[in-house]
Amino acid sequence: MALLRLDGVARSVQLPDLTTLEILRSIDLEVEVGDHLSIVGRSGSGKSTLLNLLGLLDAPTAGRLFFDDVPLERLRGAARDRRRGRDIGFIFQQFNLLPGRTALENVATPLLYAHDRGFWRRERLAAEMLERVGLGDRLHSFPTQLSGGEQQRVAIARALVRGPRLILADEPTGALDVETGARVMALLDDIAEQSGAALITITHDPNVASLARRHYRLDQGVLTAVATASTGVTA
Ligand SMILES: Nc1ncnc2c1ncn2[C@@H]1O[C@H](COP(=O)(O)OP(=O)(O)OP(=O)(O)O)[C@@H](O)[C@H]1O
Repeated sequence: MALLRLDGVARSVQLPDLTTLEILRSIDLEVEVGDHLSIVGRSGSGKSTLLNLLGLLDAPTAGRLFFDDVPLERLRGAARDRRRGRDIGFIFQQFNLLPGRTALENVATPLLYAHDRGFWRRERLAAEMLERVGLGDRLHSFPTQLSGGEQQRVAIARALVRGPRLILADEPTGALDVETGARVMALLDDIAEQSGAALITITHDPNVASLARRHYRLDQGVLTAVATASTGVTA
């Protein structure tokens, strides 16, 4: 069973002059538990729009999207928010850490919304996650006291602390130098694999994309599988 499935998904908007702009066109995609795929596209190709659909933040204007075989239209309002909070972890280019909170508090934040024992165990779980990203000795540091790479590792710990089954990483190394970016990406890949989560990395950087097992290109809203020398045909 696919974790995420897109069947002929499109997204269009109506412009002020009443013409229709097709941002995403007829996208078919299946993502299994444990998959790692990259989506590369130029600025304006539709990456953010696609990310918002994959993250259940927006709905397609045509086609259907299924999460765990449940069609998106059956997940509304609070149910969709719960599903997103529990099953999807987001990592962004700008780390989006809360500035006045320590690393530990930042990582524990998503657990404040957990309706299970995660809520009560949030400090311990956050500390364990920070250990896993190699920041066990920086629990009480504030974001301004951490380097860019360390801040992104805190953001990774925060994205993973609720044990999501899907991780969406949007230009996760975009604000880091090449070497730090490569280390952070390898860590993210490792942790996603250990936890069995699917990882979708959206990037314009071919080096970052190369870590994935399946490769896609988004061009003017059209998503196509790309064959690579190491993987052969990926679709
Ligand atoms: N609500 C909207 N109204 C009009 N045009 C839109 C809207 N949302 C997106 N677009 C257009 O659709 C195209 C794709 O936008 P999107 O933000 O998904 O691109 P992107 O690949 O994420 O770009 P970047 O890498 O620069 O962030 C762009 O040309 C954008 O201007």
